[in-house]
Amino acid sequence: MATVVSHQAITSQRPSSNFKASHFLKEPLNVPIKLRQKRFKIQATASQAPLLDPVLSPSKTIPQSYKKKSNEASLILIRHGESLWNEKNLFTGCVDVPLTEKGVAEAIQAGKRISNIPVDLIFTSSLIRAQMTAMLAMTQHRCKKVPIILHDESEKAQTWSHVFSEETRKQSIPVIAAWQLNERMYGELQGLNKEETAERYGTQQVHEWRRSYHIPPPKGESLEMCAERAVAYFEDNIQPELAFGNNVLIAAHGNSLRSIIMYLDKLTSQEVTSLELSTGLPLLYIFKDRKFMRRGSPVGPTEAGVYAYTKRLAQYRQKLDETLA
Ligand SMILES: O=C(O)[C@@H](CO)OP(=O)(O)O
Repeated sequence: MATVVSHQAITSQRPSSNFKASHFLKEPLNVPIKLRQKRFKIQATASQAPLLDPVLSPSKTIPQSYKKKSNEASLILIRHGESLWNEKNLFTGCVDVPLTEKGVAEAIQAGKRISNIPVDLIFTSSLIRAQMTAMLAMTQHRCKKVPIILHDESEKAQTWSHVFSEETRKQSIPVIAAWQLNERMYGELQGLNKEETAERYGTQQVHEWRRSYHIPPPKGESLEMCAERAVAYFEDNIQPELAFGNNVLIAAHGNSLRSIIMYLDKLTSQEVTSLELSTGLPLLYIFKDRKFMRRGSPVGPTEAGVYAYTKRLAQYRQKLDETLA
């Protein structure tokens, strides 16, 4: 198994990004992102806030009606636990394979490690291994909130999954599944054994397919192509949540997360080639003043260092301690 984040060039800060002020105050759990954005647009106009289209405009201006929860937020990234095809050493890509028993244990362990870190919103890929990981990890969270997958595939799906209790809604964490966070599509390598493929095509060729930024595997996506959808999704849908002060957990995949980490840490296409992520290992970032600060991987739920990072994290943990005492 590869070790986590072996790249050298980790930058703790990055310049302000082009985030969009698409934000939503206290929306019902079942309102999907697109609708929430649309609704926000209407609210902003109705309240005579600056005529800003928060969906389309890349403006950094925030309308007056838009009140941030906090100027700081946590971002946790988790690569899914070991899958049945990781175990068999097969190229998986977009094939929807579940976790092994070891993968289940890794997800639970990841959950323990982040059990004191706030999570308001969860994003996963549309693949079961990422969704299992997020759900299993959340069984360990000390907040004891219930993660609920939002269904916006049709109007009926939205209506039929509506939650009618405000109290219950408060005890829930919305889970948004997005195909854009899926593993890179591995083309004609999907289902092939990695070792046999290296014997057939040569170690160097297979390494380029697997780790280079620009070179796609046969009929598949290069990391660059994967980044185009994954990072765009992050910028459009996840970064605004962080800017609003929502704490986010993303459960996704080796390569979709490599592309997002490349964006967060401002890695070059050369540097990202040596970035490896272990299965089931959580990575923490703090988003503040439009900058991402990398805070490594919490080794345990009570790791003193994690809570010394920011006052807000320490306060959250203290509140949990008091509530659960
Ligand atoms: O098979 C895959 O989909 C990925 C992740 O398991 O493989 P790689 O290690 O080549 O990124």
